[in-house]
Parts: sequence; C-alpha cells; structure tokens
Amino acid sequence: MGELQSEKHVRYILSVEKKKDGFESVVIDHLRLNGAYWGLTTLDILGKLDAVDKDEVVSWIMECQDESGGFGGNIGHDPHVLFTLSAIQILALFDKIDVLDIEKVSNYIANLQNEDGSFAGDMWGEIDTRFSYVAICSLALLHRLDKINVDKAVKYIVSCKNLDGGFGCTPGAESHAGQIFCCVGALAITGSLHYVDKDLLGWWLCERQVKSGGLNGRPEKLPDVCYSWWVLSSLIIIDRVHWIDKGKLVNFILDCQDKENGGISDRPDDAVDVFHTYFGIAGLSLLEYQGLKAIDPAYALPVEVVNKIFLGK
Ligand SMILES: COc1ccc(S(=O)(=O)N2Cc3cc(C#N)ccc3N(Cc3cncn3C)C[C@H]2Cc2ccccc2)cc1
Ligand SMILES: [Zn+2]
Repeated sequence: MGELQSEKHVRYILSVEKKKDGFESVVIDHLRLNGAYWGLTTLDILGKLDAVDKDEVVSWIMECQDESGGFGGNIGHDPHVLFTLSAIQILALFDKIDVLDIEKVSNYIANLQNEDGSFAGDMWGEIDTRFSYVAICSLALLHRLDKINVDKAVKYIVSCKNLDGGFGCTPGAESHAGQIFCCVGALAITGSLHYVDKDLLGWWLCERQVKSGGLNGRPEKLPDVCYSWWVLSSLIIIDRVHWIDKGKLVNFILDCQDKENGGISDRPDDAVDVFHTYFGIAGLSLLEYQGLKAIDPAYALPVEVVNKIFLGK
C-alpha cells in the first residue's frame, strides 16, 4: 500500500482536465461539470488548486448556465439540480459565488420542490432523495434555504427511513449507502439529525466494512473506494466513525492507487478514474490522513471554504 502518491494524483487530474477526447472526458462528457468538481476539489485537498486557471474555469462554468437559472453538465446541455450544485461548489472553491445571479439560481432550485416536500432533479420530474440533498446543500451554500419549505423537505426525507435505520431513494425503497449519505447530509444541514436512530444506522453502516478494510454499499456487495465517502461521511455526521477500523480503510484506499501514472480506482488493480480519485482522496481527508486539507462531511467541500461561507472568515 505504501503512502499517498500526491504528486502523481495531481498530474493525473491535470492531464484529464486537459485531455478533451480521452476515455474519461468521453464517458463523463455529459457529466463534465461534475467531473470538474471532482477534479478541482481533489486538487484543493492536495493544496494544488492554484495549478489551474481560475478565470478560465469560472467563465466555462458560466457558459453551462441555462436561461432557467439551472446548470447543465456541459455547454448547451439541459439543466439539472446535480450540475447546479457542482457549479456552486466549484465557484465556492474559488470564492467566486458572487459571479452568480443568486436569486435566479435559487429560484430554479426552489421550483423543483413538490407539494409533499420532495424534489425533482429537473423539469422531467424524477423524484429521489439524492435531489433533496443536492437542493438543500445548494440553497444552504447560497444562504437561500428560506426559499423552500424546509419542514416538508425534512418530513419527506424521514418518510424514506427504513426499519434498518437506513434510507432509500423514495419511501419504501431499500437502504443504500449513497442514499443514506444524501439523507443524513440533508438532515445535518437542516439541523434535523434528531430524526436519525444513530445506533441502529451506525450499526448498518459499520457492517459495510469487509475484511480487506474497504467499505461496500449494501450487504454482500464488493468494497468500492467511493463508499469510503458515502459510508464514512455518514458515520462521521452521526458520530459513530469509531465503530470501523480507520487504519484498515486507509490501507484499502492506498492499495487502489495507480502508483505509476496516478489516479485511484474503485478497487485494487482496476482502471482509475476522476470519480474514484476524488472519493478516495476525500475519504483519506475524512480519515485525517496527514498533509491533506480537512473536508466537510456534509457539504463535501474543504472546511476552510465552508467556514468562509458560514462564518465569513
Ligand atoms: C464507468 O462506468 C460508469 C457508470 C456510471 C457512470 S455515471 O452514471 O456517470 N456516475 C458517475 C461515475 C463517474 C465515473 C468517472 N469518471 C465512474 C463511475 C461513476 N459511477 C459508477 C460507479 C461508481 N462506483 C461504482 N459504479 C458503478 C457513478 C455514477 C452515478 C453518480 C453520478 C454522480 C454522482 C455520484 C454518482 C459513469 C461511468
Ligand atoms: Zn465506486
């Protein structure tokens, strides 16, 4: 496993950002704005955000904004709340939220809330607790939570809680680590964690650790580095992270590095990608790996960025 090959990961991220036609940019071309958030947040955690041209990135992001106020995954793509959050998070990284027309963006997001408190992802109306988190996280970062009915949003999320203490994408849907992160993150941001049974959910989450030290997303599944974020951030938010073996998880993530060319894969010896490089480095940050900037488990942004937004520091 060795130690974190920080310099190699910085070079890998910068090479993907530059390459326009490689596998990564083709596969995630429709997710280019998400890919930019994953890559740039990784660089910031590694202390190398100044390696990119801030103004060039900011002007490209603003070209992804639709006249509705929402952002698409690339220039000219349909707006979706997922990409709108990525745009806000990247602007927050660069301390450039002021380039936004905050009323326009927050109205776009608020208009996606339904009567029952749930959120659609875009105009096509698919409902998922993922979108509740993305909407609440976005509006909190813009100081515009007052534009939605927070009580109904919280009640809808609680209606998706299962008997195992976990959460699914809609009421009655099975518990899955990705949805648990979204629901626990949204409840944390709205000061509603008292609706969570921390011991019951903590137990479900710590059971995700397999003997290799990695975390899986559901019982009997294979471990995957991106669950180092979905499960770990949830455990930290509900204050039960001491229920897993942090050292073994650190070693699992380090084992998933491509030590030659940089990048991190979902599990040892698989192909690396920007998504798992980000969630691996962010996971190590949550595990307080030395030399990495601290990341906020609910906002998925460096703590210093979150402090600046909420404490004006
Ligand atoms: C390589 O096959 C794929 C399959 C799906 C996707 S995707 O739908 O666009 N997407 C984003 C994603 C990006 C990359 C990268 N670079 C790699 C994977 C991956 N997955 C798939 C995955 C990750 N762990 C296990 N699995 C199977 C998550 C998925 C959904 C998601 C989107 C946004 C935010 C969080 C999650 C992309 C590539
Ligand atoms: Zn994964």
